[in-house]
Amino acid sequence: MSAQTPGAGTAPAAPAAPAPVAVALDAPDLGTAVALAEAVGPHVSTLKVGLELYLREGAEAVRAVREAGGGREVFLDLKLHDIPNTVAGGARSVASLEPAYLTVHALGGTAMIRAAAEAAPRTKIVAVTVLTSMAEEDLQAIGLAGPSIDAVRRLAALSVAAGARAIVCSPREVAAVRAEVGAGIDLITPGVRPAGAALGDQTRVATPEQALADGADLLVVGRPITAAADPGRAAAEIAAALRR
Ligand SMILES: O=C(O)c1cc(=O)[nH]c(=O)n1[C@@H]1O[C@H](COP(=O)(O)O)[C@@H](O)[C@H]1O
Repeated sequence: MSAQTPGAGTAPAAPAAPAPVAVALDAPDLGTAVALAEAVGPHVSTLKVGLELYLREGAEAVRAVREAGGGREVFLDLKLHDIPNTVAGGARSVASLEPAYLTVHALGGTAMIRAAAEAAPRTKIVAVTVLTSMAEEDLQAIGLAGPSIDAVRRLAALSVAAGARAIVCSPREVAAVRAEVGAGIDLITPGVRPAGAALGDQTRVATPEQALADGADLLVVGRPITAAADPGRAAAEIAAALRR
């Protein structure tokens, strides 16, 4: 929004604060990811490097995306899930890249989450509770005591007690998780879809506006932005909708 300064003509539009959105740069190569980071960087707070990009490009992906995005925070989404000693080693291996966030699966349990937190103290360890692609019947099939809302709350509480400083849950559970863990823990919600957007493999979803209204601190959005004809514009539109 531009401000009018008396006697000084029209002041240049103040750059809007970047929206609390992490764009999932799930791209097949570094060139594509860098182009996406350049396009969305002005509009969003965070850039997410996940398995597709990291397994192909390694640490260079983190450095290149950070630079192309204008220094935005990097969310390294490796979803570590192994014995505590192995996860600690993995977290130590990426700690020097200084990602703002690093994901582990909450299902790895207390000792594993604690090991990750101790190995990368300058990074917020994010515990992923129940994947947003999973429906109630998927939880039953793997024998996870549900319904999903109960499993998510239980895993969130366990994770925070073990040293996680952020939680991933679906936007449908974010209000319940906030009630469970209180303030001071970042609640991160993938499974975010603007009204009418294709769900793809996501099942527990909500709109960006609803996720924010329910208390999410950071919204993860991938394909609705990265598969758009103009990703920069798609990111700007979501950012504008969140500001309203
Ligand atoms: O940890 C995550 O970021 C994550 C957890 C989860 O439960 N669900 C989930 O979709 N994600 C990630 O969020 C992104 C969602 O992408 P889109 O479905 O394309 O918006 C992907 O990069 C997923 O890996």
